[in-house]
Amino acid sequence: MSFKEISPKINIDAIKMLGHLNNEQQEKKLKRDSELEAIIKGEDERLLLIIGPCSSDNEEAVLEYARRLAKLQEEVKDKIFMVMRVYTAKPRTNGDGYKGLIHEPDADGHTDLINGIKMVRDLHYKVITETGLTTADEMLYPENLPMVDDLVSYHAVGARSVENQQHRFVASGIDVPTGLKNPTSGNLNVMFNGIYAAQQAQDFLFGRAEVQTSGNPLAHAILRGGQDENGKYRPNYYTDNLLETIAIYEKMGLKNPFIVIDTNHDNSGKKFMEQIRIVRQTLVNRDWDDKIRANVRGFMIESYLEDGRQDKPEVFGKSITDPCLGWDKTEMLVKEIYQTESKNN
Ligand SMILES: O=C[C@H](O)[C@H](O)COP(=O)(O)O
Ligand SMILES: C=C(OP(=O)(O)O)C(=O)O
Repeated sequence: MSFKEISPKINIDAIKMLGHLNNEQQEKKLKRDSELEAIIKGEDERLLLIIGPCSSDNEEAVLEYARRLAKLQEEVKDKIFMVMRVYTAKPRTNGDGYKGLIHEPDADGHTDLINGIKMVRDLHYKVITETGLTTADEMLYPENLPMVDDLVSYHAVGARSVENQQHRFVASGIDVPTGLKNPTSGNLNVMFNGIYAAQQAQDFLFGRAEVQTSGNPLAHAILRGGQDENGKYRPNYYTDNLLETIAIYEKMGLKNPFIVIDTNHDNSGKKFMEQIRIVRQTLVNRDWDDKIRANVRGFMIESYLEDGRQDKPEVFGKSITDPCLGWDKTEMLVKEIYQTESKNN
C-alpha cells in the first residue's frame, strides 16, 4: 500500500460540532423525518419529491434555491413532501471532472477534502436551519456517513455504487430512507439485490470496529434508466417497467415497496426538459393503474436556478454537472403535480 497521508486524521466529534443542530432545530428536523418515514411506509399518501441541483457547487446559489423551494413547499404541503437534493459528492464515470463540494470546496479545480467535509456539513446545516427543509445526499463514500448522518434525512446509493457490498451493508444501518438506484446497465436484479441486502441485518467492519446493523426497512428503489453496451439510452419509467418493478418487489416480499422515478440521468438521456414529460407520463400511469399509484410515489428531479449546464461556474445557479431544470420551470412543474394530485384525491 502506498498512500501518503497529506493531512492529520479527521476527528469526527470535532467535525460534528460544526453545524450542530440545537434542540429546537433537531425537533423540527425529526418531525419532518417522521413525516418522510410515514410516506415511505404508505401511511401518508403525499408524493415525495427529492429535488434540487445535480451538484451543490456554490453555497450562495444553493441557499437561494433552498429559500425558493421552502416557500414552494409551504404552498403545496398538503399533497407534496419535498426533500432537497444537497448533493456534495459526485460519482464520475471515469473519475475525471468535478467531484463535488467535498473534493473541491471552491469548484476551482483545487482539491481540499478536509475543508470540503466541513463545507458539506455547513451547507446541510444552513439549508436545514435557514429554510426548515430537510436534505438528501448521495452516500458515495460510506466511510463519510458518520460525519453527516445526524443532518442528512435521505440517502441515495448511486448507479455506480449499488452493486458494492460496503454501500449495501452501510445502508442497512442507516436510520432514514435510503434509495438504491438501478445500475447504469439498467439491470433491476442488481438494484433489488442491493435493496434486499440493505433491508437485512448485517455484520461487517466499519471504522475499524466490527459492527452489527438491524437492517433498513426504508431502503427502496429508484429507477434512473440505463444504457445498453452501445450507449443507447434505455429509460425505465414506462408502464411495463413500473409493473415489472412492482412484480419483483412482490416476488421478493421486500418491506415498503416504494418506487422513486429519477426523471433525469438515463431516463431523460440528460435532456433536462424531458423531466417535465416524464413526470407527466408517470402521473398518467399513476392515474391509470391502482398498483402503480400505490407504489410509484416519488420523483427525483434535478433542478437549479438556471436551465441547463455549463462547463465552468460562470453563471450563478447553473449546474456544472448534469443539466437541470431552471427555477421558473421547476415551480410550474411542482404546481402542475400539485394540481394533478389535488384532482385525483
Ligand atoms: O449525476 C451526475 C452524473 O451523471 C454522474 O456524476 C456521472 O457523470 P459523468 O458520466 O459525466 O462522469
Ligand atoms: C449521480 C447521480 O445519479 P446516478 O447515480 O443515477 O448516475 C445523481 O443522482 O446525482
